Amino acid sequence: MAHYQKKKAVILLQDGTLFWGKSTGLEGEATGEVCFNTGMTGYQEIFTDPSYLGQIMVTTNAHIGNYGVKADEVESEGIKIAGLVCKNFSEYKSRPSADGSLYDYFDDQNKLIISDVDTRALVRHIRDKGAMNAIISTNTEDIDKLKQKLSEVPSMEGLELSSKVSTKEAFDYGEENGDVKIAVLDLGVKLNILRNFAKRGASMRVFPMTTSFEEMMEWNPDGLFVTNGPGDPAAMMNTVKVVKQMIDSVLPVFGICMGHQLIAQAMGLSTYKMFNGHRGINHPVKNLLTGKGEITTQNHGFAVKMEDVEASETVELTHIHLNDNTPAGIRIKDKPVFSVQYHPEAYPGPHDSSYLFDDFINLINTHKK
Ligand SMILES: NC(=O)CC[C@H](N)C(=O)O
Repeated sequence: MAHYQKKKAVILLQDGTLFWGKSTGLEGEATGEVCFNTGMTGYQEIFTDPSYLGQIMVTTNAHIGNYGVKADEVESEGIKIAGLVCKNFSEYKSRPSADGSLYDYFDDQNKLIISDVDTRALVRHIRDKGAMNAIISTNTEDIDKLKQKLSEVPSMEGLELSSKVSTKEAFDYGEENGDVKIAVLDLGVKLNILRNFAKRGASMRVFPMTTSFEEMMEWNPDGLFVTNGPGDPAAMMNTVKVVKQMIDSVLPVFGICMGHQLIAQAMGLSTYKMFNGHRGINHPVKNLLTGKGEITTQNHGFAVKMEDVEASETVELTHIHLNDNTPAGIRIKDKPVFSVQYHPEAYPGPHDSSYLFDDFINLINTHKK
């Protein structure tokens, strides 16, 4: 028990509520919007998902850390969450194939974990009161100072964060001379999306978010993809303009999560901040085109306005979230363009929705003929 000091730690919420916990041995402070993920597995993939940039993650699974970390179970090159709040933290790993412990992983990247928090009560509180900012700290003496620091944290609403995680240089991924060429507009891509296209024989070029439409087209792609990403989609007007050009090209376009929200915006629909986002691996969605249900992975705090989808003459609702009837997927009526609010790459999560990658590749192939 070298690190496990069991000193006090705290999470202070924007509405003034305090939840006490224990230090895991890692010391410090972290601020951001507090959110919870109900997935029972896949913590490393969640912590490295760029869409979580700047968020304090509360895990509802009772045990975190017990299976350690593995170099290839990542969605980006490092931890993207601002900090972690959990119930039982294990600094020891019990998986023969693990490369290291979660403790060392966080320690090396200078990130904070606090444990022994009543995460059920905390999640119920956030669920009742809605999304809000929080500060976690192992310096628990001066709560007023924490309140002061918390008051300076910007609201997630209106925040553009993709520029912090988008690639700085374009890079190639997948097959060298694949059957189809997909240009990826990177707003903070999860690697498993690229792995899914690669598995289907695609060549990709991943472009920084500041790339112009013309620059992407110079590569001569067969299809265009808009990625997931952190922050408020309403704060990305420049990117929406590029996405509009992508839609207006004759090429097939696919968008996931942030990509979906930006495609909707480019079609004149608006997005809004949800009272509570969807974050987990068991969210029920109905595919309205086939009538089939899908259990999906989700991670979003914003959504496209349902009234706008219903009122649109050009956009058609293709998928609906069955818990709260929010739009889960759309397509453009007279164009080869579609998008989903959830995560078919499902890392972690069930693979019910992986057909969407096949659909996109098929759409590209049909279009090429
Ligand atoms: N995973 C994502 O792409 C998230 C999109 C956006 N940041 C949201 O929270 O809704």
